[in-house]
Amino acid sequence: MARITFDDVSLTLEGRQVFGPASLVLDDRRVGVIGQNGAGKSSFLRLMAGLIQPDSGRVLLGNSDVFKDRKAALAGIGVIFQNPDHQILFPTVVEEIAFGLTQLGASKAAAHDRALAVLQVQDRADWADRQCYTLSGGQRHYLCLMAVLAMEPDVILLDEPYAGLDIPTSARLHRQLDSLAQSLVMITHDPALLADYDRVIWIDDGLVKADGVPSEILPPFKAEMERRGAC
Ligand SMILES: Nc1ncnc2c1ncn2[C@@H]1O[C@H](COP(=O)(O)OP(=O)(O)OP(=O)(O)O)[C@@H](O)[C@H]1O
Repeated sequence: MARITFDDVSLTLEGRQVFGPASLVLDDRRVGVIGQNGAGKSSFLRLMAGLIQPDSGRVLLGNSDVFKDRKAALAGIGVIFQNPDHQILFPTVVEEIAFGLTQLGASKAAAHDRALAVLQVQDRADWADRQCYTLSGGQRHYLCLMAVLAMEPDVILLDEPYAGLDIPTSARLHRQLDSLAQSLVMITHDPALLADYDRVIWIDDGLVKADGVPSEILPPFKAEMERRGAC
């Protein structure tokens, strides 16, 4: 199982500490991240993916610093953002999937072939030459998932992957994610999705407020959210 270490990590944005200081080790197969809007969950995920530099401390995937060693981070960690439109860069589906593979060092031809193979396995071979903008929001989400799966990372980070998806699409995506061998770290506002996770981390005001198994963390979280909602 992949191991991500936060070693006394802090992040300040525009003069405000939005995350940390926090030290923790993530080596569980299914980790949920919960917290209110603005609590720092996305910042936590971005730090984990090496997309932003902490002001202090470091984040390691195995022994590699994810911010400094981008190659190791790209190979080991896949990210699916809340809004697929922030992620999709290329006109066609096959190009979008192939891009990540070229980033990992594959030749253009090999990446193209591998992207076609992934589409085939996912029963979406007919999407290869489709223009990404002609896909629906749910289909674009699915494309992002396929692009990440093609890269075979050890860990997949998901920022509210079901936001904006209809019930059948989210159920399908949920089944897909559930069946993956990789470690997942998922931010969600829906605690029910985390009931059978191995671990839940509650982020509050940039700090780890609670960290444990779902049965320990979710009931007090729900009670606290209801209490804050009632104020
Ligand atoms: N680029 C930025 N510059 C300044 N402040 C930022 C920036 N990005 C985020 N923040 C602030 O950092 C804090 C944490 O934001 P973050 O997006 O990590 O929260 P979140 O828990 O993911 O929220 P949500 O549930 O609303 O997505 C917020 O107060 C936000 O305003």
